[in-house]
Amino acid sequence: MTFADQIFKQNIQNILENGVMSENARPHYKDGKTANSKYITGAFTSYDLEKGEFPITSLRPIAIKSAIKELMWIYQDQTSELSVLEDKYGVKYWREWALEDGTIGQRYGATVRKHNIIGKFLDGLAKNPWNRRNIINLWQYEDFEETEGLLPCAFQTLFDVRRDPKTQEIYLDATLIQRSNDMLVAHHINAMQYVALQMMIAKHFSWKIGKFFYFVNNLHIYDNQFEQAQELLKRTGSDKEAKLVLNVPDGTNFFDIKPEDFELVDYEPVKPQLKFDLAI
Ligand SMILES: Nc1nc(=O)c2c([nH]1)NC[C@@H]1CN(c3ccc(C(=O)N[C@@H](CCC(=O)O)C(=O)O)cc3)CN21
Ligand SMILES: O=c1ccn([C@H]2C[C@H](O)[C@@H](COP(=O)(O)O)O2)c(=O)[nH]1
Repeated sequence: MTFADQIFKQNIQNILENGVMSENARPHYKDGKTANSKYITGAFTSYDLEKGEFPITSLRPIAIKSAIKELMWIYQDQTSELSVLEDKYGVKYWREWALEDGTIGQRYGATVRKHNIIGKFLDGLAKNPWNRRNIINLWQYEDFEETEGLLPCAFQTLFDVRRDPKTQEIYLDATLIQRSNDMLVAHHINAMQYVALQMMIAKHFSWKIGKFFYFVNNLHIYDNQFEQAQELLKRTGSDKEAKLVLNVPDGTNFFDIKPEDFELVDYEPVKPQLKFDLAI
């Protein structure tokens, strides 16, 4: 089993044994019933990407390509128009959260564009990579007041560089902070899409990727997912550590990187796929 599989199983076990139930939860299932969940708070894992520890489980197939396309939609296209996600990238999994205007509101990509977050962020790193202020923050109250829409879950990313004293190479480390996570569905989707972002920024500046730190404040399993959780605990993951590779030369501009440039190597997930009735 991989490092990520062990962490995943520990988190499942911990939530099932020590988690508490939500009360008066916001989401509901398709049949209208309230979607409560069992959760723990303050879950943290450190992945050493350089050592091949990627945050992807092999206990079931995870839609990593879709996750990377969703990331491009947010940080390159900088829009919250669903038509772009669906027609340009073929990713359909945001449909349930669309507003009447065909967007997911003044959120995610629309927030990135409105505040020129990527422009300012890349400028900051270019001027002085050691500035300790390299933050992408999608939690903008002013935007939330503009429209309806789900509030961003993976909402903040922090980056730091460090030079390896032996090789003199510069490494880029990243921290993803997430307020809420539907663990069985989106834990590895969220983690791997932000690893992809880290890789894109590292390539833009010709740096190496270092460590990825992942903090989730409310890590949950919905009350209609307990069977899937038990099934995941029974499975034995792959012996191979899957790796994400970005096949572009050092110095490739952030905006020129495409989803096809990413390759997932040695990914041999256990089947069959599990089905989820999502909390909306
Ligand atoms: N309850 C809930 N969980 C989420 O993970 C979630 C939300 N809501 N709301 C907004 C977005 C939408 N996201 C989603 C929604 C659906 C899938 C999903 O259906 N995943 C399938 C495979 C999808 C595919 O193959 O393209 C899976 O098996 O994980 C994934 C992420 C993540 N977010
Ligand atoms: O990228 C995402 C987007 C959403 N989620 C999950 C986390 C929660 O289960 C719901 C959002 O509900 P809130 O009541 O707003 O917390 O969607 C995710 O895991 N990753």
